[in-house]
Amino acid sequence: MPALEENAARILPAVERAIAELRRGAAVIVQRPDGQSALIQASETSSEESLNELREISNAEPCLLLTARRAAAIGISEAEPLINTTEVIAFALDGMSPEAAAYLADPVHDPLGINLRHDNFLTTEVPEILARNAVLLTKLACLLPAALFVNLPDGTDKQLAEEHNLLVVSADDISSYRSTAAYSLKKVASAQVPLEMAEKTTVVAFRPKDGGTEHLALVIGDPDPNQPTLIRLHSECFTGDLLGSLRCDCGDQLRGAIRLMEEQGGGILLYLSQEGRGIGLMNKLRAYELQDRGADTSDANELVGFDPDERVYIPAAEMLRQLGYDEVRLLTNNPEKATSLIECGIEVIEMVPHHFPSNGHNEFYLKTKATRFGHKL
Ligand SMILES: Nc1nc2c(ncn2[C@@H]2O[C@H](COP(=O)(O)OP(=O)(O)OP(=O)(O)O)[C@@H](O)[C@H]2O)c(=O)[nH]1
Ligand SMILES: [Zn+2]
Repeated sequence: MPALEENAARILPAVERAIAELRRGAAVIVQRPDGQSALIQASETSSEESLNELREISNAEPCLLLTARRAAAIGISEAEPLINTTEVIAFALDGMSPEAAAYLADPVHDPLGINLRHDNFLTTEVPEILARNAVLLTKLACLLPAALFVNLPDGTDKQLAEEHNLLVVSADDISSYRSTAAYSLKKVASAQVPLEMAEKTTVVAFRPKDGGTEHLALVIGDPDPNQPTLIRLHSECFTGDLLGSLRCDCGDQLRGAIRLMEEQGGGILLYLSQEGRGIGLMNKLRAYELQDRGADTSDANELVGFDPDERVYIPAAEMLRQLGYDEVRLLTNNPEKATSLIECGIEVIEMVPHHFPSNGHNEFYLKTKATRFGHKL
């Protein structure tokens, strides 16, 4: 079996299982080849009971890991001297109620009522790679990006896992999950789906060979793979694409792209499963609550604890390669999409603007895309 396939067969099921464990509120062990390991739980799905279980299993006091973005949002700046990693910050939970700990991670509640004592900042080092990947696993699970974390004594993970029937996942596997999933995408189905706006449309479905996120390609009309092809990378937006939400411009852009491709004789629209700029629908709705209180779309993501844009375009490049289109005219206002495709080896001949007038509700959103994300007007 080639190395990539062999790795994917190990990495994808292992990380998928760990995601399922976190989503159901269970603890998992994250480990490294050098013997370091930690017991973790997702903050969002933890409860007083599961927190106590974590204490009992490890015989230690867990800490709470937040992203630096979330820590900054609750008033702890990255310059804080006791902050021990660049991307993830640890707090001691000692003496804090489970509700208070949950509020620190949950942006929809007001954290101002919680008094962080000086000794809530950890003075001991948290192993950075374990901590970073613990939080990454909560992101991959589309939960709030925060984890309860207990550092385990080196070499104790196997025994603990056996005694308590805990899943063990490698930190390296978590960090390579997204790219491994992208490179192991395979075509699983291809069917003609005549659309109102483009009767000759084929929907091609891709899935990583060993499970994981599925993405779709819409082949519209007769695109010529020997000419630079009109391509749209469209990130999933349940509210805009399906419900016709006026908060964003996604519905207009989706239908506008299909119409334009039909008019120009053909094109490929990739429908990418990365809802809410990669934070998932539940977290996007949380970000909307914060926008209703005055934050813009970029700051709202940060208040939830994410980067303003968490998307990756390796799956898009991989699908284009497999479909045979590696020279593209990219329908977008977002320079980041072009840069990312170029980094993945796709030649972007041209960025074709894709603007729609404001609908009366999304004016500030469109303005923010230009001012905060550098979208071309
Ligand atoms: N987190 C978050 N995501 C949003 C918000 N509004 C829209 N989205 C998501 O943003 C994505 C829309 O991205 P696209 O239209 O593909 O890309 P873009 O960055 O706007 O760039 P263009 O190619 O110029 O359209 C979808 O995944 C939406 O769900 C918001 O307020 N918060
Ligand atoms: Zn949208």
